Amino acid sequence: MPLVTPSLAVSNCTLPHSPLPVRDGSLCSVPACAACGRLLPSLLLIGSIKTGSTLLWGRLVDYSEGAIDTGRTTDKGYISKKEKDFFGDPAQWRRGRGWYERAWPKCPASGARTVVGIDATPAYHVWYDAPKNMAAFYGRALGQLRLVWMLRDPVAKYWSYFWELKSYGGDWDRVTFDAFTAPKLNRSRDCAPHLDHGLYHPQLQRWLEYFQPAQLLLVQRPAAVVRDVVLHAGLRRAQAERIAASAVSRRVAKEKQNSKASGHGRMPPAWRREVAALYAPFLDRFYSLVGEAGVPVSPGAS
Ligand SMILES: Nc1ncnc2c1ncn2[C@@H]1O[C@H](COP(=O)(O)OS(=O)(=O)O)[C@@H](OP(=O)(O)O)[C@H]1O
Repeated sequence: MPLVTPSLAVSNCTLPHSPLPVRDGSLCSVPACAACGRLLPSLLLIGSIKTGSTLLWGRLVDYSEGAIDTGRTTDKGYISKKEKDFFGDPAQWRRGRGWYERAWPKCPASGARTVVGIDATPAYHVWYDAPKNMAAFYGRALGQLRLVWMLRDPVAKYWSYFWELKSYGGDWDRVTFDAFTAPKLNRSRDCAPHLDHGLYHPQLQRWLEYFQPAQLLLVQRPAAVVRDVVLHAGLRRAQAERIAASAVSRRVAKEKQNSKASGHGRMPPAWRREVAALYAPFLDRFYSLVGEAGVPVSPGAS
């Protein structure tokens, strides 16, 4: 997976020495969650669509020895095992607190080992209200959350997203990349759906209105970051090392890579130049903000 722009890589990486303390117990031990008796998710994978989030999620869940819990599937079907959408999608949010709480298992008995719930909805970072809704939902427990945001070169991500949409078939069969992209570039000063997903800078600004930088972890390359994500989630170092070793030692099944762009070549160069030019200043601002705020990045630029 291409890195976000190597020349802009952040130099003040704070990992693997996470500044956050290891958490004993689970969110169940905080009053808000003890009251509902559910192991609410404290690990939220908030981004980003078409960056390898399925692979990362699979590795965390498959190799965590049960320490990472996905909660139940909802009426959205199997995908909801990974993506609950609750904090971002207004239709899900309207279903209310009780509906979301019931998607999570009962709190483990006290003294049990640490179990962390994960909601891996890679569109969360795009939804303007998602951080506000998390703040409203978790209240004083908000500081216990750990956010993970998977990054990818936004040009490649946009191309990948186009092929994801094409894979739906139906009307998408007739949509060409030119017809898909030209109107979006014309509208890019307003809001151009899909294209605006790669404008990471305003999104990060919004999340930092509600979360401390150290609660976030920006990650690149799903295979390489399992250990840092598990540490960030609050599991102990020995357990994190074991999970990571087990995850990287397995071959990844093709379907777990979740590629839809494979076999479709690269974005035509003329479009690539235009789309890259759109993103370039936003990436500059994004990486400046990451550096200024001290948001941890894994793996760092060493
Ligand atoms: N290890 C590794 N290295 C490089 N690239 C990888 C890796 N794992 C997944 N991918 C690519 O990530 C794309 C799928 O991302 P997601 O799983 O996040 O998609 S989704 O938003 O959940 O639909 C998809 O991108 P495209 O191939 O461009 O479609 C995958 O190929």
